[in-house]
Amino acid sequence: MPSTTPAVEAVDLRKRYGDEVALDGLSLSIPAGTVYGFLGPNGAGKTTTMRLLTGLSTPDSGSVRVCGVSATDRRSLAPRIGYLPETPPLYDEFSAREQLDYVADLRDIPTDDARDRIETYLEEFDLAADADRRLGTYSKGMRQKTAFIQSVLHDPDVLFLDEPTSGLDPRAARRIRESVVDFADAGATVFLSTHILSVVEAVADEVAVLFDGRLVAEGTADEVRARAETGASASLEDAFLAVTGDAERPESDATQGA
Ligand SMILES: Nc1ncnc2c1ncn2[C@@H]1O[C@H](COP(=O)(O)OP(=O)(O)OP(=O)(O)O)[C@@H](O)[C@H]1O
Repeated sequence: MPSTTPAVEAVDLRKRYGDEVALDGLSLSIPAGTVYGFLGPNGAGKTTTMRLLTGLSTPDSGSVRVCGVSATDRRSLAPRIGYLPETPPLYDEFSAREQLDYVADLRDIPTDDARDRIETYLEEFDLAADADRRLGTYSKGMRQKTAFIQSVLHDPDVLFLDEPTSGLDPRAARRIRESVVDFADAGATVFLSTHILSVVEAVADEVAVLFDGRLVAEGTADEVRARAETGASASLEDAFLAVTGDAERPESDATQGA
């Protein structure tokens, strides 16, 4: 991929659900290798955006290209992207190892590579000892870690993460943050939607704030803080509240170091 091709390019995306305008002319251009922190209050349109960018849903108007591939071309898009949705698709009857084997098979990862990657990730995320237990018996955090692994197993160029540290203990949350940085260092792009502002401050190269289906701020965390007229010394939380009209406070976990 030429370095000038944006990893994600969305032009004037609009999406309604009945009378509800979820996205109202959203345009984004994200360079490859960027960790892009995507913020916004509840109902701002973050999940809708991720579903459009991953081709799971179609816009009423506007266009999406990921690594130069149109999001309407799901077959070409699928190998290039990984998506960890808010409610990850896991089979309760499978063990974590079976789930990951299944996904590796769907993704056509060669068997030996798949085995190596699965075992490495299970170790990294402290799941190896429980990897043969049914997912139905897993805690929320264990499920979240399994789902994260399944979203990255095929080494995607662009990784879309919806609240990836939700329900994780500090060690696991740190592991995910480190993985995000590792992916970006290796040239991948990470689109990270979260309410946990400290995660964004720790890992994001660029920050965007969505409010009522529109971007109300975009830039580095410092730029967003400066533009929010809260001053560069203010916290990202202050800037978030300023650019979203103080309409809604972030979740209570927004200031925690998860
Ligand atoms: N399937 C749907 N049917 C009807 N309305 C929907 C649907 N999905 C989203 N919406 C509406 O679109 C708007 C944006 O929702 P979306 O889930 O994208 O927000 P979000 O920023 O991800 O919110 P949260 O932070 O609470 O997860 C909301 O007003 C929501 O009620």
